[in-house]
Amino acid sequence: MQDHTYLTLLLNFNQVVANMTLSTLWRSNSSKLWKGSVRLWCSSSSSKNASSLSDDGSKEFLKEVKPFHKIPGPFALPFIGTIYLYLFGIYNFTRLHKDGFKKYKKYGPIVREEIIPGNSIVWIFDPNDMERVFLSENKLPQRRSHLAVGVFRGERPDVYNTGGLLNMNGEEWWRLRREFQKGFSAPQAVRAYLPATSSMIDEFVATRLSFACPDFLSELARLSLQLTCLVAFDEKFDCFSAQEMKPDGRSSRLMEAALTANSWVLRLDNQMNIKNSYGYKTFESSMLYMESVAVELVKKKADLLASKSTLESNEDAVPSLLELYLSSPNLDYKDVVGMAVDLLLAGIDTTAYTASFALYHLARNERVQNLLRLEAKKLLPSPDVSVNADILANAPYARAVLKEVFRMNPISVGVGRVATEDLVLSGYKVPKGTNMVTQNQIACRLKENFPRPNEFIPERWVKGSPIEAKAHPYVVLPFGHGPRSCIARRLAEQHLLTLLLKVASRYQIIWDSEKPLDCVTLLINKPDQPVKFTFSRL
Ligand code: HEM
Repeated sequence: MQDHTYLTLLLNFNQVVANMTLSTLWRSNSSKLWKGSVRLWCSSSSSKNASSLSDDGSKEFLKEVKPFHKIPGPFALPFIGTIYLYLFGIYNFTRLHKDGFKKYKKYGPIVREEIIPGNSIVWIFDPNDMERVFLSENKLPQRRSHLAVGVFRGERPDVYNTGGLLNMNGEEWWRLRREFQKGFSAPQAVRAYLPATSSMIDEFVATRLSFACPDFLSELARLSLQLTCLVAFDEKFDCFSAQEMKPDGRSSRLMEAALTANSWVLRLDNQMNIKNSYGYKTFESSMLYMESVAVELVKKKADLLASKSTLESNEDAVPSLLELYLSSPNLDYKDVVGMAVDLLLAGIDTTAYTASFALYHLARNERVQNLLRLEAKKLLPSPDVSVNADILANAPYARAVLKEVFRMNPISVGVGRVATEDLVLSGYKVPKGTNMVTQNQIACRLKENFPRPNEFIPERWVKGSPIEAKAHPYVVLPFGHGPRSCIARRLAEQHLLTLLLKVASRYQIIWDSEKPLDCVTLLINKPDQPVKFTFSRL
């Protein structure tokens, strides 16, 4: 095998591992927190199998547990593991959901794979096992991800204190998370941003839908950037101005930088020497650009806050996240710069991809689109009505549509964790420290979990509907689970619901491609073709 081919394969392997989730490989480093080496999992009422090792050391019980090495999975060759299967096209690095289906069909609900020899990953397809994994989490879930961000920031101690929220673990992660989630998690805090969000989306709907656009994804990414910057930095970026839309405009460069950095960050995660690895320079220059914008915005806001007169004149205004963070006694300037970069890194493509899939499913399902329109028109009888908390609380169908989008097209294949203790999953022992990746995207498309799994049927999520889903509570997890789940979930859902209601109330959405839309997994699940719509004014 030629060197460069092997390098590509290794890079791709890293991508496979990394792509399985936003938070790919998790380090089990929690022995101090979990003293017991085994723990009994009998709390799950939905569990089908005996699922844990018993604290009382019952020999009878242990006998039923099959050893780790017996977990079925693709055959690993010496030195090259299962990478040959990717090389020969049995599996495909960018179609992880298809790989997952093949593995599930061939090996069953739990699969062990050594893509690199000696480095087992367990793919988990059974929602009961997913439940066991998440119930075993402690207060400080560990994540081995965004290592390149840690390396980059470690080199720049004058700018950053730490690797930041995406990268840090343990108490240092919690110090940041505890403060940063204040503006994100409380429902009333997030709702405060709704009037500004609604008017920005109004402007977008009024001005951008009539353009014939070769790929509407870039429009949605611009909108996401604009919404994130408004809420986070109190800045109206004016992302759709002629200046900003030029390739060297600030918005265009930020979108490009976030996409590039994200595409490299997880591939770099598994390199022995990240700093000297292929791709690090590209990653670094993207990070430097995002940092320069973040530093400028934080400095501007800090200067404004330092001026008393500005504070007085803004008394009634909703404080931006930046303002909240800069006023926190538990955070310092460098913590805030780090978070500003994290928000730029995570706040653009996630929402834009989800919005693309949502508009696609609506376009392809006229019945659903009409029902959503009925609800939207009732709630928003004229275009100038601003979406508020009451409107969102009374939009059950829009919520059902969004949940069904997340079932069918989550942005992450699943959620990665490292076992924090010995577990028993599907009857096999999974030792503490094992890398596991839940396969929610695949589980959500299995008829064992949902009738007519490949059909877009929001009624599954409508209370009292004849086909209301009796879904397992751990099967649809688009924002992850537990203390380390997405910090911006409420905000992202608010943006998406507002967009769907506004678009559906005024436009018919038409899908302009022969081909159905699927996903490729880069960092997250991106639409696999240009997203082409016609929006026809009603
Ligand atoms: C539809 C939109 C989004 C989806 C589906 C999504 C999904 C996720 C997922 C699956 C995780 C990992 C959770 C886990 O491992 O349990 C995550 C983490 C995170 N997300 Fe999101 N996300 C979205 C939007 C956003 C936005 C708009 C921002 C920022 C403005 C953001 C910021 C973050 C951050 C900072 C983390 C790391 C949290 C931590 O480690 O404490 N996300 N997201």
